[in-house]
Amino acid sequence: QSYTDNGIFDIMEMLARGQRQMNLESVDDRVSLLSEYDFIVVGAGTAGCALAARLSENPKWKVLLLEAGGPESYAMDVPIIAHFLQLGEMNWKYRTQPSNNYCLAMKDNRCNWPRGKVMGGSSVLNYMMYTRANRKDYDQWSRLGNPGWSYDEVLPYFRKYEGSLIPDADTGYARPGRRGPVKISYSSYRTPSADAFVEASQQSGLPRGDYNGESQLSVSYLQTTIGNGTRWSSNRAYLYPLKGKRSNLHVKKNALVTKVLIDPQTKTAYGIMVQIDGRMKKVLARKEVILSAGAINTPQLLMLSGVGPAKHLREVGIKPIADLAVGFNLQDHLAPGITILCNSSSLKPSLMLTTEAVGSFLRGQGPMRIPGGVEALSFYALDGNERTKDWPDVELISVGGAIHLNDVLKLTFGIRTDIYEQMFGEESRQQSNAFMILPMILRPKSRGRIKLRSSNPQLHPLIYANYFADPYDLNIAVRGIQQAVSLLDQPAFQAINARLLDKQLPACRQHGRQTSAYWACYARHFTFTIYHYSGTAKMGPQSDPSAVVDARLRVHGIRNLRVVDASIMPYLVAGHPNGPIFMIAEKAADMIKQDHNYV
Ligand SMILES: Cc1cc2nc3c(=O)[nH]c(=O)nc-3n(C[C@H](O)[C@H](O)[C@H](O)COP(=O)(O)OP(=O)(O)OC[C@H]3O[C@@H](n4cnc5c(N)ncnc54)[C@H](O)[C@@H]3O)c2cc1C
Repeated sequence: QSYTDNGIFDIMEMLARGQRQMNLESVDDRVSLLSEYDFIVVGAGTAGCALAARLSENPKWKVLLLEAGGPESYAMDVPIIAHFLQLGEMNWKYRTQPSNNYCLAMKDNRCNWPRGKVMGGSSVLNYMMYTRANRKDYDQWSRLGNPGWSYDEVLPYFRKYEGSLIPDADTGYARPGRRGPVKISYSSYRTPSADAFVEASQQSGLPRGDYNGESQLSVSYLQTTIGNGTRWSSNRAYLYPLKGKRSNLHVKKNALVTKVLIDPQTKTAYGIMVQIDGRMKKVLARKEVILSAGAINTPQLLMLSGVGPAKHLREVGIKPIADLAVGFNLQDHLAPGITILCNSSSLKPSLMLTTEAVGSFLRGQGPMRIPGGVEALSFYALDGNERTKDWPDVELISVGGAIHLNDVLKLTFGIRTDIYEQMFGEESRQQSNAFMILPMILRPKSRGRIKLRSSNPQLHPLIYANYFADPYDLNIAVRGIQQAVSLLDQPAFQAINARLLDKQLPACRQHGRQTSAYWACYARHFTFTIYHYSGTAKMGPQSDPSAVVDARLRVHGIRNLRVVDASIMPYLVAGHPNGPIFMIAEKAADMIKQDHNYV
């Protein structure tokens, strides 16, 4: 296919592609809702789409997938646009409760916690970074009393969904799947800072390698859930191919589930209440209700349905049916990102979003193919002892642009105007070339909590992030920053004149330049979430008072109710969770098929 150099034609072609994508979405209006299904899956996110697709492989089962948000569009699938999506209706727009310990540079001391509210869920809002995380993460889950979840046992489920196009991937035991529905590839475009990052990391002694392979401790260009330059959401991967082919799968968008119906005597889930077009409907489930509403909404729905900490439920006027630790064990990855000025070209909206850039995007090139500007990753075990030496605690994320180059980032992170001006105002006016390194803490020890604000399902729950409650987290965050800063001495970074942005946060100035105390103060201010909320319906045996679901993801003490999403992670994995959540959904689908004798 060839395109002219005329930007108008490129834009017309882009719109036409968008229309073709829209046509791939399943169309609601053709479906008239039945009164009863075999399975009802709540939430069409990373897990929900995969699960609904797999369960409906049995033609005898009628499956209903309910999603609070609307359809995915082509604009959402242009990788560079990722940041902008957070400003739209496809984001639940959650915010953490105010704190005096973290998110201090953000408005009202509250961090924005975006979440996808759209077909594909957070796999449509995310930055498409693809990681499997570490073998030891899953071995730890298994050791906690969860049979079936060791790395060796979950590896086939990673391979089942992976459609990896990574040419130099590991070819040994940990090799990727090549034929699964989720495309994984390298970006076809890079900024010079990404090359310098990969080279400088190697110059400092880290090997180049496949961090999804045998050893995670390496540096690499980013593996992305992108295929043919397009975001590969769970919706695209699992549901687009089924359009018109699965009459036993009904998908309903703009459908907010408000409650799971549970018989208080028999403690059996038998259906849900859902709001569609302003009207409440009851839909029954013959076999199971499955919550895949994500780590914020799943605990909210459980609690609204009487499953949660009895004392808290009574406080908001809900009669408890099962007293379980729902909403506890909330975990997230944070990264106090630093800005580095350089003399090589950087990603700027004025260069990225032009008709020329649209043209090269259509031809399979150009900066619009970079997932939100993220370009490379490296993994370090800074605290490694004999047991943890190959289990990283810090990841450095290399981003080809910076906050001062993209106003949208100020909005999406919710940075206070005065702090933005002090730190970034001058560089923003000069549009100085820069990149960022985000040191992400991989195995945080702090735990937060989700609570109900009230028994009204329309209201956002209360989110207590509790970052840095455990001093280990602040300590490792500081060491992560120092690791990133130390790379600037390497020849590859010197060659692009990489230097730390020379601005000190006024509130931290008393600690002196680049001291550990300064960086700790900095981290408490720029507590950037990397959006990996998880753990709020923890998997564990009945004997564990903090467990909500068992190893087959069934809610303890309630029949016919499962949770399949990020909530079940007992410990957040040392990587980005979108891939691991696909794995959880694939494994859950097999377990459900086994439990209902369809193998
Ligand atoms: C901005 C951002 C960037 C990220 N970047 C990355 C990344 O680069 N790499 C990575 O691996 N991970 C990333 N993540 C995290 C990853 O995308 C999520 O962990 C993952 O998508 C969560 O999957 P899930 O199935 O648990 O929930 P979700 O995908 O969030 O799905 C939940 C779905 O349930 C729906 N829902 C909720 N409540 C109801 C209700 N009551 N009724 C009906 N429907 C409901 C929601 O609208 C949503 O569609 C990012 C996340 C965000 C938000």
